[in-house]
Amino acid sequence: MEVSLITSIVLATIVFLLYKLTTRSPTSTKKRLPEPWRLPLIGHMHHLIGTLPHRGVTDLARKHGALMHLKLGEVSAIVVSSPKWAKEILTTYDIPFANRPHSLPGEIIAYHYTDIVLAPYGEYWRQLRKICTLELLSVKKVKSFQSIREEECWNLVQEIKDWGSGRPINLSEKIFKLVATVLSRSAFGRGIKDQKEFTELVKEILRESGGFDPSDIYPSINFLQRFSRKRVKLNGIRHSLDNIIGNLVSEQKLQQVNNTNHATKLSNKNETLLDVLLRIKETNEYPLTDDNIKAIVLDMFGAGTDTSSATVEWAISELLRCPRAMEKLQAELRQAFKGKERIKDDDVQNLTYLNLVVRETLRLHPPLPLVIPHECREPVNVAGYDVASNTKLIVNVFAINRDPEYWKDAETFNPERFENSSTTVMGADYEYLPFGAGRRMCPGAALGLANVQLPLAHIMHYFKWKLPNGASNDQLDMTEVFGSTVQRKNGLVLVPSF
Ligand code: HEM
Repeated sequence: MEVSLITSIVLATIVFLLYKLTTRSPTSTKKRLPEPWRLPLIGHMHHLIGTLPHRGVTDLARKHGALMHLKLGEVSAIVVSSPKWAKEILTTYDIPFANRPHSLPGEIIAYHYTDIVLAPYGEYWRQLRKICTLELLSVKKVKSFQSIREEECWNLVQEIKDWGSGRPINLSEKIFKLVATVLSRSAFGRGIKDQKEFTELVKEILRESGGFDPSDIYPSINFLQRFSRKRVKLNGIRHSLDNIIGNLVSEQKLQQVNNTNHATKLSNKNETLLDVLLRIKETNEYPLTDDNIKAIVLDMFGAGTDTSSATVEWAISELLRCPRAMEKLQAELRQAFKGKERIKDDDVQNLTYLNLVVRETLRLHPPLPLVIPHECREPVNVAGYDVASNTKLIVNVFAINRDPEYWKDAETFNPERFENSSTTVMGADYEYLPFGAGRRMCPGAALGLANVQLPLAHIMHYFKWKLPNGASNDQLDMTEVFGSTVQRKNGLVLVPSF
C-alpha cells in the first residue's frame, strides 16, 4: 500500500507540474476555505503519509487554521479543530451535517445502513435514537446490567489472582474480553455458545472499519468499489456474524414463545437488549425487521467494546507514568472499600478521584479523536464559505481536547484540572468532546462510562502494577495505532502483585 501510494504521489506531482506549465488557473472570486498545498488526484493525502491521521490533521490545522478544507482523493472534507468552530458547526449547522457518508461497513456489516451509527439522517435514524434513549441505553437500563458488570469484574480479579503474583500478564487482552463479555451478556443474556468466535469477528470488524481502502477515497471508481479487498473481507465477516446473530435471534424468539406459554413474562428490568428489540418488533411500536435488529445489536458491540476497553488501557497507562495520581487513586479506593469484600457498581459512582482520572483520560485519549465522519446533506454557507453537499465533516476532538487556549499544560495528564469544574461528558463551550456533540452525539455515554469505571476500580484496587523486567514505569511505551479507535500499539503487558 505504502509503495503504491508513494508511486501515485510521484506520478501525481509530474502530472501537476505539467498541468501548471501548460495552463493558467482561472481567477475565482469565491471565498475558499484555507487548505494546505494539494496535488491532483490525491489532493492532500501526501501531507498525512507517515503520520497518525488525528495527529497529522492536527498539525495541518495548526498551520492552516481551525476551519480547514482537505481533499482526500476525490473526497472533500472540512475539518473543525477548535471549540469555537465546533460550537458553531454543531449548533447552527448541526442538521445539515447530521448525515453519514457512504461506507463499505455501512453497506455490508450494518445491513445496508439500518443500524444507528451509519444510518442516514432521517425518520428511521430518529426512531432508532428514540429507542436508544428510552430503552436500550437509558440510565435505568444501564443500571439493570449492574450485576453483570460486577460479576465479570470479579471474574477478572480471580483470573489475575489465579495467574499469580509477579508474572507478566497481557492486561489489554483481558480488558477487551471483559468489556466484550459484559456487552454480550447485556445483549443476549446467558453466555453465547460461540462467544470466542463472536469476539474475534467483532475485533475484525473494528480492524477493517478503521483500515484505509482506496475505495473509500475514490468512491466514483466503480471498479474499486466492486473489487476492493475490504469488500471481500467484510462480506466474509458478515456471513459468519449473520449466522451467529441469526441463531441468537431465533433462539430468543423461541424462548419468548415458551415464556408466553408458561405465563412467565419477563419484567422490563430483566430484559436483555435483544429482548427489548424483539418486544418493540412484536408490539409494532416501530416497524423493525429481523435484519434491523441484527444491525442494531451489532452496533452495541462495534460502538461499545473498543471505545471502553481503550479508555481503561489508556487510564492505566497514564496512571503508571504518574505515580502521584496512581497513589491518590489507590488511597481513595482503599478508603472506600475498607472492610468490603466486593466492589459494587453504586459505590464507584461517588468516587471523586476515579471520576477525575476517567475524565482526564478521555480528554487526552478520546477513543474516536476524529469522531465518526458526518456528511453535509445540502449546500450550506459557513462563515462566508460555500460548502457543497456530500462534503464530509471531521470534528477534530483530539485538537479540541488539547486546545491550549482552553487547557493549561494541555499535554500533561492532570486529573485535578477537572476539580471544581462543571464539565460533564460535554464541555459547555465545546472544549471537551470525547462523546461528540449535537444530534449525532454518542447515546451510549452512560454505559460507556460504567464499563470503564468499574473495571478500572477493580484493576487498581486489588493489585499493584509495574512494568516487566525491572523497567521503570516512565519507560512505558505510549505509541498509538489508529484503527476504528485509537488504541495502544503494543498491548499492556504488566506485572501484578497482591
Ligand atoms: C468510552 C466510551 C465511548 C466513547 C468515548 C464514545 C464516543 C462516541 C463518539 C465520539 C461518537 C461519534 C459522535 C459523532 O459522530 O459526532 C459515538 C457514536 C455512537 N456511540 Fe459511542 N462512545 C462510547 C461508548 C459507547 C457505547 C458503550 C455504546 C453503546 C453500547 C455507544 C454507542 C454509540 C452509537 C450508537 C453511536 C452513533 C450515534 C449516531 O450516529 O446517532 N457508544 N460514540
